[in-house]
Amino acid sequence: MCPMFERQEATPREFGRCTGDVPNPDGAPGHFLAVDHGAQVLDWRPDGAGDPVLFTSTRAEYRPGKAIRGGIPVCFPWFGPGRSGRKRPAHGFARLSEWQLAGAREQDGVTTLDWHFDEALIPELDHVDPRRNNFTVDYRQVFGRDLELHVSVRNTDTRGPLVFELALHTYFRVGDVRRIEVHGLSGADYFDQVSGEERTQIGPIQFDGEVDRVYAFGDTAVIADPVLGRRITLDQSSANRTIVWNPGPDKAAAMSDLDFDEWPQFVCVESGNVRHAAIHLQPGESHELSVRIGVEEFA
Ligand SMILES: O=P(O)(O)OC[C@H]1O[C@H](O)[C@H](O)[C@@H](O)[C@@H]1O
Repeated sequence: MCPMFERQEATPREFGRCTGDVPNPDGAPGHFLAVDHGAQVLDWRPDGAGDPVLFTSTRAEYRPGKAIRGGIPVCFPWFGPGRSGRKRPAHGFARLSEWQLAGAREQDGVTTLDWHFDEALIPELDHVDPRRNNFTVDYRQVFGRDLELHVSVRNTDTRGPLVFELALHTYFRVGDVRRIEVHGLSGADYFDQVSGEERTQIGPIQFDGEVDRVYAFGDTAVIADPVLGRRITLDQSSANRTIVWNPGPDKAAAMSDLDFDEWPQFVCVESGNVRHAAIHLQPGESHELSVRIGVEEFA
Protein backbone atom coordinates (compact mmCIF):
# COMPACT_ATOMS: atom_id res chain seq x y z
CA MET A 1 0.00 0.00 0.00
CA CYS A 2 2.03 2.87 1.30
CA PRO A 3 5.77 3.14 0.49
CA MET A 4 6.24 2.56 4.19
CA PHE A 5 3.34 2.30 6.58
CA GLU A 6 4.04 1.43 10.17
CA ARG A 7 2.52 1.64 13.57
CA GLN A 8 5.17 2.18 16.18
CA GLU A 9 5.03 2.56 19.91
CA ALA A 10 7.62 5.24 20.41
CA THR A 11 7.02 8.97 20.27
CA PRO A 12 6.37 10.65 17.94
CA ARG A 13 5.31 7.71 15.84
CA GLU A 14 2.75 6.02 18.02
CA PHE A 15 0.27 6.64 15.26
CA GLY A 16 0.31 4.80 11.99
CA ARG A 17 2.63 6.72 9.77
CA CYS A 18 3.17 6.86 6.10
CA THR A 19 6.55 8.02 4.97
CA GLY A 20 8.52 7.88 1.78
CA ASP A 21 10.98 9.52 -0.53
CA VAL A 22 10.06 11.80 -3.38
CA PRO A 23 12.58 11.13 -6.16
CA ASN A 24 14.18 14.36 -7.25
CA PRO A 25 16.04 14.43 -10.55
CA ASP A 26 17.85 17.65 -9.54
CA GLY A 27 19.49 16.46 -6.36
CA ALA A 28 18.86 14.66 -3.10
CA PRO A 29 15.51 12.92 -2.88
CA GLY A 30 12.71 14.73 -1.15
CA HIS A 31 10.80 13.36 1.77
CA PHE A 32 7.33 13.29 3.27
CA LEU A 33 5.65 12.05 6.42
CA ALA A 34 1.95 11.76 7.18
CA VAL A 35 0.20 10.03 10.09
CA ASP A 36 -3.27 8.55 10.38
CA HIS A 37 -4.00 10.74 13.43
CA GLY A 38 -5.93 13.49 11.65
CA ALA A 39 -4.46 12.34 8.30
CA GLN A 40 -1.96 15.00 9.19
CA VAL A 41 0.98 15.77 6.93
CA LEU A 42 3.93 16.45 9.25
CA ASP A 43 6.82 16.83 6.83
CA TRP A 44 7.35 17.52 3.16
CA ARG A 45 10.61 18.51 1.54
CA PRO A 46 10.66 18.49 -2.23
CA ASP A 47 14.43 18.82 -2.02
CA GLY A 48 15.75 16.48 0.67
CA ALA A 49 18.76 18.71 1.28
CA GLY A 50 16.71 21.85 1.85
CA ASP A 51 14.92 23.27 4.85
CA PRO A 52 11.59 21.67 5.73
CA VAL A 53 8.68 23.50 4.11
CA LEU A 54 6.40 22.72 7.03
CA PHE A 55 6.92 23.49 10.69
CA THR A 56 6.31 20.96 13.45
CA SER A 57 6.93 21.91 17.05
CA THR A 58 9.71 20.12 18.92
CA ARG A 59 7.21 19.95 21.80
CA ALA A 60 4.35 18.56 19.74
CA GLU A 61 2.43 15.88 21.59
CA TYR A 62 1.64 12.62 19.83
CA ARG A 63 -1.12 10.97 21.76
CA PRO A 64 -4.77 10.11 21.28
CA GLY A 65 -7.13 12.98 21.97
CA LYS A 66 -4.43 15.60 21.42
CA ALA A 67 -3.90 17.79 18.35
CA ILE A 68 -0.40 17.69 16.87
CA ARG A 69 1.14 21.19 16.82
CA GLY A 70 2.44 21.61 13.30
CA GLY A 71 2.26 20.20 9.79
CA ILE A 72 -1.20 20.44 8.22
CA PRO A 73 -4.08 19.76 10.60
CA VAL A 74 -7.53 19.41 9.03
CA CYS A 75 -10.10 21.57 10.84
CA PHE A 76 -13.55 19.99 10.47
CA PRO A 77 -16.50 20.21 11.02
CA TRP A 78 -15.88 23.52 12.72
CA PHE A 79 -13.06 26.02 12.94
CA GLY A 80 -11.77 27.34 16.28
CA PRO A 81 -14.77 27.42 18.62
CA GLY A 82 -17.19 27.25 15.67
CA ARG A 83 -19.68 29.85 14.54
CA SER A 84 -21.48 29.75 17.89
CA GLY A 85 -18.19 30.44 19.68
CA ARG A 86 -18.87 27.54 22.05
CA LYS A 87 -17.86 24.36 20.18
CA ARG A 88 -15.30 22.00 21.58
CA PRO A 89 -12.83 20.50 20.89
CA ALA A 90 -11.18 23.48 19.16
CA HIS A 91 -11.11 23.14 15.35
CA GLY A 92 -13.42 20.09 15.40
CA PHE A 93 -12.81 16.41 15.89
CA ALA A 94 -11.21 15.50 12.54
CA ARG A 95 -7.68 16.33 13.73
CA LEU A 96 -8.21 14.10 16.79
CA SER A 97 -9.49 11.08 14.86
CA GLU A 98 -7.66 8.16 13.28
CA TRP A 99 -8.34 8.32 9.54
CA GLN A 100 -8.19 5.27 7.30
CA LEU A 101 -5.53 5.03 4.63
CA ALA A 102 -7.66 4.00 1.66
CA GLY A 103 -4.91 3.90 -0.93
CA ALA A 104 -1.29 4.75 -1.68
CA ARG A 105 0.64 4.63 -4.89
CA GLU A 106 3.80 5.97 -6.44
CA GLN A 107 4.18 6.87 -10.07
CA ASP A 108 6.86 8.87 -11.85
CA GLY A 109 8.32 10.08 -8.59
CA VAL A 110 5.02 11.27 -7.19
CA THR A 111 3.38 9.56 -4.21
CA THR A 112 -0.37 9.82 -3.74
CA LEU A 113 -2.09 8.98 -0.45
CA ASP A 114 -5.86 8.69 -0.15
CA TRP A 115 -7.38 9.03 3.32
CA HIS A 116 -10.94 8.43 4.39
CA PHE A 117 -12.93 9.69 7.36
CA ASP A 118 -16.58 9.40 8.31
CA GLU A 119 -18.80 9.68 11.37
CA ALA A 120 -18.09 6.08 12.42
CA LEU A 121 -14.41 7.00 13.00
CA ILE A 122 -15.03 9.83 15.45
CA PRO A 123 -13.58 8.85 18.83
CA GLU A 124 -15.49 9.30 22.05
CA LEU A 125 -14.62 12.80 23.12
CA ASP A 126 -15.89 15.04 25.85
CA HIS A 127 -18.12 17.81 24.54
CA VAL A 128 -18.91 16.10 21.22
CA ASP A 129 -22.62 15.56 20.75
CA PRO A 130 -23.10 11.86 19.92
CA ARG A 131 -26.06 12.73 17.67
CA ARG A 132 -24.36 13.57 14.45
CA ASN A 133 -24.94 13.78 10.75
CA ASN A 134 -23.57 11.15 8.44
CA PHE A 135 -20.80 12.37 6.16
CA THR A 136 -17.70 11.19 4.36
CA VAL A 137 -14.44 13.05 3.93
CA ASP A 138 -12.00 11.88 1.27
CA TYR A 139 -8.59 13.50 1.40
CA ARG A 140 -5.95 13.09 -1.30
CA GLN A 141 -2.34 14.14 -0.68
CA VAL A 142 0.03 14.24 -3.65
CA PHE A 143 3.72 14.53 -2.78
CA GLY A 144 5.95 15.59 -5.65
CA ARG A 145 7.86 18.73 -6.56
CA ASP A 146 4.69 20.49 -5.36
CA LEU A 147 2.37 19.32 -2.61
CA GLU A 148 -1.27 19.03 -3.66
CA LEU A 149 -4.08 18.53 -1.18
CA HIS A 150 -7.70 17.85 -2.10
CA VAL A 151 -10.39 17.45 0.55
CA SER A 152 -13.85 16.34 -0.48
CA VAL A 153 -16.77 16.35 1.99
CA ARG A 154 -20.04 14.65 1.10
CA ASN A 155 -23.35 14.79 2.94
CA THR A 156 -24.35 11.12 3.02
CA ASP A 157 -27.25 11.81 5.40
CA THR A 158 -30.74 11.60 3.95
CA ARG A 159 -32.21 13.41 6.96
CA GLY A 160 -31.21 16.95 6.05
CA PRO A 161 -28.49 19.47 5.26
CA LEU A 162 -24.92 19.26 6.54
CA VAL A 163 -23.48 22.61 7.62
CA PHE A 164 -19.77 22.71 8.40
CA GLU A 165 -16.56 24.69 8.44
CA LEU A 166 -13.40 23.27 6.88
CA ALA A 167 -9.77 24.43 6.80
CA LEU A 168 -6.32 23.12 5.99
CA HIS A 169 -4.35 24.73 8.80
CA THR A 170 -0.87 24.76 7.27
CA TYR A 171 2.13 25.61 9.44
CA PHE A 172 4.88 26.94 7.16
CA ARG A 173 8.47 26.93 8.35
CA VAL A 174 10.06 30.39 8.01
CA GLY A 175 13.46 31.79 8.96
CA ASP A 176 12.01 34.56 11.15
CA VAL A 177 8.34 35.54 11.03
CA ARG A 178 9.29 39.15 11.87
CA ARG A 179 11.14 39.38 8.54
CA ILE A 180 8.74 37.64 6.17
CA GLU A 181 5.97 39.15 4.11
CA VAL A 182 2.81 37.46 2.88
CA HIS A 183 1.82 38.82 -0.51
CA GLY A 184 -1.35 38.64 -2.55
CA LEU A 185 -3.94 39.73 0.01
CA SER A 186 -3.68 43.51 -0.38
CA GLY A 187 -7.20 44.94 -0.69
CA ALA A 188 -8.84 41.95 1.03
CA ASP A 189 -11.19 42.58 3.95
CA TYR A 190 -10.48 40.65 7.11
CA PHE A 191 -11.80 40.00 10.58
CA ASP A 192 -9.11 40.62 13.17
CA GLN A 193 -9.60 37.92 15.80
CA VAL A 194 -7.28 39.75 18.21
CA SER A 195 -9.06 43.12 18.24
CA GLY A 196 -12.49 41.94 17.08
CA GLU A 197 -12.48 44.56 14.27
CA GLU A 198 -13.28 44.31 10.56
CA ARG A 199 -10.41 45.78 8.55
CA THR A 200 -8.90 45.93 5.06
CA GLN A 201 -5.37 44.76 4.24
CA ILE A 202 -3.14 47.38 2.67
CA GLY A 203 0.09 46.03 1.16
CA PRO A 204 1.80 42.79 2.24
CA ILE A 205 1.10 41.22 5.64
CA GLN A 206 3.91 41.77 8.13
CA PHE A 207 4.26 40.35 11.61
CA ASP A 208 4.91 42.36 14.73
CA GLY A 209 3.32 40.52 17.65
CA GLU A 210 0.22 38.33 17.57
CA VAL A 211 -1.58 38.09 14.23
CA ASP A 212 -4.86 36.15 13.94
CA ARG A 213 -6.96 37.18 10.95
CA VAL A 214 -9.66 35.66 8.77
CA TYR A 215 -9.41 37.15 5.28
CA ALA A 216 -12.21 37.13 2.73
CA PHE A 217 -9.74 35.78 0.22
CA GLY A 218 -9.21 32.50 -1.62
CA ASP A 219 -6.63 33.10 -4.35
CA THR A 220 -2.85 32.75 -4.45
CA ALA A 221 -0.82 33.82 -1.42
CA VAL A 222 2.98 34.01 -1.47
CA ILE A 223 5.28 33.88 1.57
CA ALA A 224 8.51 35.77 0.83
CA ASP A 225 11.22 34.63 3.25
CA PRO A 226 14.53 36.53 2.95
CA VAL A 227 16.14 34.55 5.78
CA LEU A 228 15.67 31.10 4.24
CA GLY A 229 16.00 32.68 0.77
CA ARG A 230 12.82 31.24 -0.65
CA ARG A 231 9.31 31.96 -1.75
CA ILE A 232 6.43 29.61 -0.91
CA THR A 233 3.37 29.82 -3.14
CA LEU A 234 -0.04 28.67 -1.91
CA ASP A 235 -2.60 28.26 -4.69
CA GLN A 236 -6.10 27.78 -3.36
CA SER A 237 -9.21 26.48 -5.04
CA SER A 238 -12.73 26.75 -3.57
CA ALA A 239 -11.41 28.38 -0.40
CA ASN A 240 -13.34 31.52 0.42
CA ARG A 241 -11.30 32.37 3.47
CA THR A 242 -7.58 32.53 4.23
CA ILE A 243 -6.60 32.56 7.90
CA VAL A 244 -3.23 34.02 8.84
CA TRP A 245 -1.88 33.28 12.30
CA ASN A 246 1.19 33.60 14.44
CA PRO A 247 0.78 33.68 18.22
CA GLY A 248 3.61 36.15 18.89
CA PRO A 249 5.74 35.82 22.04
CA ASP A 250 3.09 36.33 24.73
CA LYS A 251 0.51 33.81 23.48
CA ALA A 252 3.31 31.38 22.58
CA ALA A 253 4.62 31.47 26.15
CA ALA A 254 1.33 30.00 27.33
CA MET A 255 1.36 27.12 24.82
CA SER A 256 2.67 23.91 26.36
CA ASP A 257 3.30 22.23 23.01
CA LEU A 258 5.50 24.98 21.57
CA ASP A 259 9.05 25.68 22.72
CA PHE A 260 9.54 29.25 23.95
CA ASP A 261 11.83 30.22 21.07
CA GLU A 262 9.83 28.52 18.29
CA TRP A 263 7.12 31.12 17.62
CA PRO A 264 9.26 33.09 15.10
CA GLN A 265 9.91 29.89 13.13
CA PHE A 266 6.47 29.52 11.56
CA VAL A 267 3.50 31.22 10.04
CA CYS A 268 0.14 29.60 9.51
CA VAL A 269 -1.55 30.47 6.24
CA GLU A 270 -4.73 28.42 6.30
CA SER A 271 -7.13 27.72 3.46
CA GLY A 272 -10.78 27.19 4.17
CA ASN A 273 -14.41 27.96 4.35
CA VAL A 274 -15.07 29.24 7.84
CA ARG A 275 -17.26 31.73 9.72
CA HIS A 276 -19.71 33.30 7.24
CA ALA A 277 -18.29 31.11 4.47
CA ALA A 278 -19.40 27.85 6.15
CA ILE A 279 -20.60 25.25 3.67
CA HIS A 280 -24.21 24.04 3.44
CA LEU A 281 -24.70 20.72 1.65
CA GLN A 282 -28.02 19.11 0.85
CA PRO A 283 -28.21 15.29 1.06
CA GLY A 284 -25.99 13.74 -1.60
CA GLU A 285 -24.09 16.98 -2.32
CA SER A 286 -20.33 17.35 -1.92
CA HIS A 287 -17.78 20.13 -1.56
CA GLU A 288 -14.11 20.01 -2.57
CA LEU A 289 -11.33 22.24 -1.28
CA SER A 290 -7.88 22.11 -2.88
CA VAL A 291 -4.51 23.70 -2.33
CA ARG A 292 -1.19 23.43 -4.11
CA ILE A 293 2.03 24.41 -2.35
CA GLY A 294 5.19 25.15 -4.29
CA VAL A 295 8.63 26.35 -3.20
CA GLU A 296 11.09 28.41 -5.15
CA GLU A 297 14.57 29.52 -4.06
CA PHE A 298 15.45 33.18 -4.52
CA ALA A 299 17.77 33.66 -7.49
O1 LIG B 1 -4.18 25.96 19.34
P1 LIG B 1 -5.07 25.53 18.20
O2 LIG B 1 -6.39 25.03 18.64
O3 LIG B 1 -4.36 24.54 17.31
O4 LIG B 1 -5.35 26.83 17.34
C1 LIG B 1 -4.31 27.59 16.82
C2 LIG B 1 -4.87 28.79 16.05
O5 LIG B 1 -5.59 28.32 14.94
C3 LIG B 1 -6.11 29.33 14.04
O6 LIG B 1 -5.09 29.96 13.37
C4 LIG B 1 -6.97 30.33 14.78
O7 LIG B 1 -7.29 31.43 13.95
C5 LIG B 1 -6.28 30.83 16.03
O8 LIG B 1 -7.19 31.64 16.78
C6 LIG B 1 -5.78 29.68 16.88
O9 LIG B 1 -5.12 30.17 18.01
